Amino acid sequence: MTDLLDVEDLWVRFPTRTGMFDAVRGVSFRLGRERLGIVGESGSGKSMTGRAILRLIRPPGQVDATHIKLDGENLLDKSEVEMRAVRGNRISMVMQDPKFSLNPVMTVGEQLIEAYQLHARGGQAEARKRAIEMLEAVSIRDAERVMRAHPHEMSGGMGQRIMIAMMLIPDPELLIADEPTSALDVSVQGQVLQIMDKLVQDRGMGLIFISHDLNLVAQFCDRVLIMYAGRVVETCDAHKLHEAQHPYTRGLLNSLPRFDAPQKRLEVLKRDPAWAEVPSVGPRA
Ligand SMILES: Nc1ncnc2c1ncn2[C@@H]1O[C@H](COP(=O)(O)OP(=O)(O)OP(=O)(O)O)[C@@H](O)[C@H]1O
Repeated sequence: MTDLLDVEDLWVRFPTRTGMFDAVRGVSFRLGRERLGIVGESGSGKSMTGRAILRLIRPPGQVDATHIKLDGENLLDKSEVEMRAVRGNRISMVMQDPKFSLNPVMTVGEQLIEAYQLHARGGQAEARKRAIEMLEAVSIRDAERVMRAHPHEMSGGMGQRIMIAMMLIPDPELLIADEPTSALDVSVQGQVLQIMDKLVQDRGMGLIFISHDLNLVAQFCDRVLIMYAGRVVETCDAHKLHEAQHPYTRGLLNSLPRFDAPQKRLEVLKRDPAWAEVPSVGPRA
């Protein structure tokens, strides 16, 4: 069976005053209709990996890979026009803060309807129906009222649900969620995760969940890919994360608070550039 996504030897580079900076260094992984977490500290290359898949790295940034295949089709062979049809249609991306993605001067309804009409031929009534369905799918009860509201009238959690609704309108095969809940408080975070989880189950969608929160990824994903300094240093099943072998992953785990075995002091994560050179642990994701 063809993988939903197959990324082979992905590099993302930026020219800097001191030479080329490799933000992503030879990342390879495959994804089925499952939830794959990408975890790592700030600057480890998680977001650049997500953006590179959608070919959203702007020049002078450069993307190289043997291939980035979606359902067997190499996205690197596509023209910019063809890529526009992939973005938002077959692959959607939810970003950290909905404030930057929603248009402040349009109502939520207008934006959802516009999103639908960009991807489907249906008329106004059909678009409106679909917009309300999507708001309901992300557990917004008073969808009619929300349709008439502007983004600034929404709380962070509502804004993020609306973003997810908008991303789901075209029924994508793959959703890339980049820190989708990190701007939300913990209880709202849980609700948004549950909604995404249900959507993955109900629609058979693939999900790439990017986060710096190891606990969250371990609970929410099927498999985890751990990045350090632009490389995948370890891949494992989420429920086996506590058995992780790589020194960086072990360091991350040991610097987390534990309720079962409280420690007097949390370990401070010491970083070692050589970790990125330690061969990756675990099966190829
Ligand atoms: N335009 C650019 N020029 C040079 N370096 C860049 C550029 N954009 C990103 N980088 C660098 O690429 C590296 C990877 O960035 P990326 O955003 O993927 O990290 P991340 O793991 O997602 O971190 P965060 O959790 O903070 O978003 C970082 O060190 C960043 O400084």
